[in-house]
Amino acid sequence: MRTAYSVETVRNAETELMARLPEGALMQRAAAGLAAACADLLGRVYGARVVVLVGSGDNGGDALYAGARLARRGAGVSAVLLAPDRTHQGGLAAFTGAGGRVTDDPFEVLAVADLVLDGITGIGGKGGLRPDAVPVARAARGSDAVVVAVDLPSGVEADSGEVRGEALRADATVTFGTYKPGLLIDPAREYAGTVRLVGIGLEAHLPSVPDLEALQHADVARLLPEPAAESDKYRRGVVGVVAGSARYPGAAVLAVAGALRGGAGAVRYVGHAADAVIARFPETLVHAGPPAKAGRVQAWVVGPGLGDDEEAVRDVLASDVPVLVDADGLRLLDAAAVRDRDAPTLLTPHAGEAAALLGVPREEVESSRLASVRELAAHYGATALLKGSTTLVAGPDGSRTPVRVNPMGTPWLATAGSGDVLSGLAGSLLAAGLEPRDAGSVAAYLHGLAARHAVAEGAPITSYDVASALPSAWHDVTHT
Ligand SMILES: NC(=O)C1=CN([C@@H]2O[C@H](COP(=O)(O)OP(=O)(O)OC[C@H]3O[C@@H](n4cnc5c(N)ncnc54)[C@H](OP(=O)(O)O)[C@@H]3O)[C@@H](O)[C@H]2O)[C@@H](O)CC1
Ligand SMILES: Nc1ncnc2c1ncn2[C@@H]1O[C@H](COP(=O)(O)OP(=O)(O)O)[C@@H](O)[C@H]1O
Ligand SMILES: [K+]
Repeated sequence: MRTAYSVETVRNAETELMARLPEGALMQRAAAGLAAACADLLGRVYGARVVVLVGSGDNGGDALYAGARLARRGAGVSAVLLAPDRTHQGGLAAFTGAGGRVTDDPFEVLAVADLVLDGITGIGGKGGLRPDAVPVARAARGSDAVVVAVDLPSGVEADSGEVRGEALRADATVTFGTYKPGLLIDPAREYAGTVRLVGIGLEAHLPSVPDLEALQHADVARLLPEPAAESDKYRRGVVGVVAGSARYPGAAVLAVAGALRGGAGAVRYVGHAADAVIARFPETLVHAGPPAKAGRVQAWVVGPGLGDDEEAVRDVLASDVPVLVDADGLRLLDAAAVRDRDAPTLLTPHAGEAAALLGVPREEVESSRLASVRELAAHYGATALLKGSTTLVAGPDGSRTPVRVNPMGTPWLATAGSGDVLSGLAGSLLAAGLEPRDAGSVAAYLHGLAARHAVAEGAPITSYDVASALPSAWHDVTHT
């Protein structure tokens, strides 16, 4: 599991740790890791041309100490001081002492640089880059140099992943002690490039519950249901899918396609697209409706392509098993009915649907995903899975449980119907007994991985290809 902590938590841990260490030791650890990462990226340090962009805080200090280390190994290192009277003094002394030069023509050195170290702002940055830094950042990005962000790309919000103004896009980010939420959440994540975590001893001082966590293969493998000798289809769980309409029969087929590959023992389909479902998947148990009369299920999925069947949504929400609500189901949702449920509910909106549920503009959800997913979960007393370029899953109990961020997406998933596959898959995992936060995050992980497998066979991919690649994603996760 990869974990991320907020700035406040990082600063508290730093204070505890610094009290036990000699002055400056932490910054030296950070600078050593940073210089080593730069050396890896450069291949050959001797003779390389490096430019260090230095802001007014400790982020600039890290960059200067790393610059000093590279200068000692024979690189030609120039520093651009963006706030000359507030530059980190110890860092500057080490830098010049090692042969580094302070330049007053940033554009001249940036034009020929092999590597740029972005030490303008780290966890102390607020808002986008300030006007004096903008032309320098643009020249760095416009050069042929590899841009390495120190701790975080300058100009992004560490805690939320928001980008409120201009930020410097990095090819790689070397972050210290722990990931920060912004390194894992779009839009900031896109600015970070490849992220390398450098240990500085902070780990032991961080609390056990992070703000954010990202599953890895081994975590998913542990959570996936596996049939045992005593299993039968009912014990493995039956998932009911209420989806599709005369107008959108395909949504039903895709949701069932996801559900059949999610580990439940059987899929029960209820709705108006039974013929289309059976034609593609004869193994589905179909029922003409209403859901309450369909027979026992261990979890329901309601909503993909459903049209205006409000009664079906109400019927399903009245059940005493876990319910996943997606797409049209979200439009027809009664918040009080969700809050009153005893069994868990999982809501799976994309940004537009989340915006409608929260009564805010879509752009607001897209720019502040973490706050939005938390607010949705709190408001509905449910687990919320916010889809999009970064998929986030938040539980209803606030900061007591970390928000899960999906590391496995691919933009190829932006294709019609892929959300229907995800809802069926997540519902199937709910029926197999996973908790809603696990079901949602495991589904998003497998869904993204399946899309990557499908892309490896040839892109563009369809949603049906994603569903078909789920067994190979499952195998990948459980055999590595
Ligand atoms: N914590 C740890 O464990 C460790 C931390 N370490 C390092 O310290 C870093 C944090 O250092 P930090 O606290 O000095 O803040 P930092 O990121 O340098 O920026 C603050 C300065 O920038 C300025 N500024 C603000 N916004 C701005 C903007 N938009 N555009 C331009 N300027 C802006 C602001 O100025 P002001 O607002 O006062 O004018 C202030 O002076 C951390 O990221 C890591 O690299 C490691 O060495 C070891 C372990
Ligand atoms: N740019 C992107 N990068 C990664 N994943 C994406 C991107 N855009 C969409 N997705 C994923 O694709 C799926 C789309 O679901 P949804 O918006 O419900 O579409 P549909 O209604 O067509 O099924 C979600 O799993 C979402 O996270
Ligand atoms: K930075």
